[in-house]
Amino acid sequence: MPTRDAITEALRSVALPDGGNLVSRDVLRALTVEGDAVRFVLEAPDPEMARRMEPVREAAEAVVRALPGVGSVSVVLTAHGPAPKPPSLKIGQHPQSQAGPQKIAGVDRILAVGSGKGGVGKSTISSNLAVALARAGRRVGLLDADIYGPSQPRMMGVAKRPASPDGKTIIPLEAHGVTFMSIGLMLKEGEAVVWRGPMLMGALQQMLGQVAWGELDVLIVDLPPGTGDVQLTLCQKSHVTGALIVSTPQDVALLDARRAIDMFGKLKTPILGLIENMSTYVCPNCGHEAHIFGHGGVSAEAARLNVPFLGEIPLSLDVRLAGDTGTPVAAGDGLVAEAYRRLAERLIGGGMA
Ligand SMILES: Nc1ncnc2c1ncn2[C@@H]1O[C@H](COP(=O)(O)OP(=O)(O)OP(=O)(O)O)[C@@H](O)[C@H]1O
Repeated sequence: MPTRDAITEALRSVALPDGGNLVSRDVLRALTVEGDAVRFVLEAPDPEMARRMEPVREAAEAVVRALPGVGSVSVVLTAHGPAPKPPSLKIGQHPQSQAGPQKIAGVDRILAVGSGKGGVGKSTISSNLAVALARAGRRVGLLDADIYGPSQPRMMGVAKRPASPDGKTIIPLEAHGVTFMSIGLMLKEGEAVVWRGPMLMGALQQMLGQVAWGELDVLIVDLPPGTGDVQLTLCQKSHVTGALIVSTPQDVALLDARRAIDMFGKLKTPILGLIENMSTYVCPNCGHEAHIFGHGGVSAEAARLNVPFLGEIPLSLDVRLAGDTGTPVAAGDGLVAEAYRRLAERLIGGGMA
């Protein structure tokens, strides 16, 4: 009967195409000797190398067969597959079918922050309100669903891509006491989103269903401006507690706000109230108060539409500067932070947050 040592020694004489021999390169595996039958495996480092090693396999078989006492020889060539890829998360997919609106496990309330037109401060209000609610002791989540112009990563000061260890669950980020997620963080910076409606809806569904939000008293959703697919999906696919509409006192902004209110009405989402942004301007030097976009327009509109008026946020340079540096003004002190504190108190008092 051939010995293992004799077989191994014989295999030293078989060279590999890229240098060394079968033993020195450590490709010999599972050598078994049963009677006069010898079996072993040659393991190539990769499939490409395995293809080039067929002559080597034949040579190995031949040298072993030539040994005294060897009857049959069986040599199998295998290769390490490429390393398994870590699961990768794909954002933006066709929406999955879903029966009716769903609750998000662990999330008590969903507040949608909407506006009729862009630039009225909807994202600013969303992030500051989230921070103010967190400061008041609520467990708050913030979802930036403004897929076309996500601005929350900048405003909240976090811009790293959230982890997804299993390629399914997305681990949200944390900033200023708020659990936070933005679709912008799943896209490369500057990457224009050219998704059509169904892809948008799928992406939003993923944000709602796959993010590990944990236990939240309230999830604030910063919607894109206007009345489109994202609004529709949010209200149809999840139990939205209600909508907060942001407007400036300008007539045009108010007209658009009315459209947003109409849309939420059609979707049977309750309007929890109107918020006036950029209401008064208090000069930081002399304390003079100016009403740049008019004043009281939003409150009057709320009365006309019979929806609550929730409060006003002054126009202040600090708001924009804070938004640009990633620490919302509501995280600090001062006139504007105080306005947000009152707004948060109002929502908590009314059971809305
Ligand atoms: N009260 C305020 N005082 C001063 N600047 C403000 C105030 N509110 C918002 N801004 C500034 O106005 C700009 C627009 O605000 P924001 O991005 O929040 O608007 P938006 O309604 O979310 O717009 P879009 O939906 O188009 O992104 C930002 O530069 C922001 O810093």
